[in-house]
Amino acid sequence: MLELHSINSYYGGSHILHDINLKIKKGAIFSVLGRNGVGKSTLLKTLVGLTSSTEGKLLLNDEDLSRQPTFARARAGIGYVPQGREIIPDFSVRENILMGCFADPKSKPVIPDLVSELFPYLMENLGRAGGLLSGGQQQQLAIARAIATNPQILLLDEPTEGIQPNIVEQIEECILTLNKELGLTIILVEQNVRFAQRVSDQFLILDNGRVVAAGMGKTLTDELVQKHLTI
Ligand SMILES: Nc1ncnc2c1ncn2[C@@H]1O[C@H](COP(=O)(O)OP(=O)(O)OP(=O)(O)O)[C@@H](O)[C@H]1O
Repeated sequence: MLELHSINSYYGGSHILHDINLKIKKGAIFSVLGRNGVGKSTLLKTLVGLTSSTEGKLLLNDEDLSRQPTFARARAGIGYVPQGREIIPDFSVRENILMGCFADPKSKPVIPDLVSELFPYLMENLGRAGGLLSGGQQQQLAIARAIATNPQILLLDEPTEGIQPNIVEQIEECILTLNKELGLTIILVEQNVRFAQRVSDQFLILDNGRVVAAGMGKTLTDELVQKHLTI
């Protein structure tokens, strides 16, 4: 269980997230929705400790991570796939994946079996520079790097953004496999509301850094979408 209690988050003097309270069940797919600029990415960055300051409490399975640095949160089991993927273009596919292994100083720099099963393209192109991959392939690489951190929870920031439709389906399938077959808890920032409606166990909608709606996936109705997500 991941719990947020009265979380406020800031970039310098800018107060972005206001009094966020959340409980995310182990094994859930949790969607974070909202219009552009409302604080969705900031919520994920807050969970991994990448905003400039945060108040409130963050607990993972009762362990208090609130004052822990990013590397300790990765070690505790929070994996992160940032918006825009942020792979290292001059590193090979293999090197990009193995970067994830450094999250745990005791783990060996070995590509996890799961990555070989999920991403045959990456395995066939381990020597290729990451920057030469297509957007969809880079997304797979960013997910593979996060898997190499051996996470319990995977944060995915707009994983299908800017990716061609046939690859979007593959990425969505991969997210479902990670959740349903491997039991990973998924926190998903997603513009594809239909996908979120289909797969979410829980959701929240942000507006201007505040939670304006939240609940179980089946209560993410078209009326809510119309009210909070249409422009
Ligand atoms: N590094 C930063 N420094 C200062 N302000 C920032 C920074 N990053 C984001 N912001 C501001 O924080 C607010 C929330 O941004 P955030 O990226 O979290 O929104 P979002 O909902 O993820 O948007 P989008 O859907 O466009 O990705 C915006 O007003 C944005 O300008």
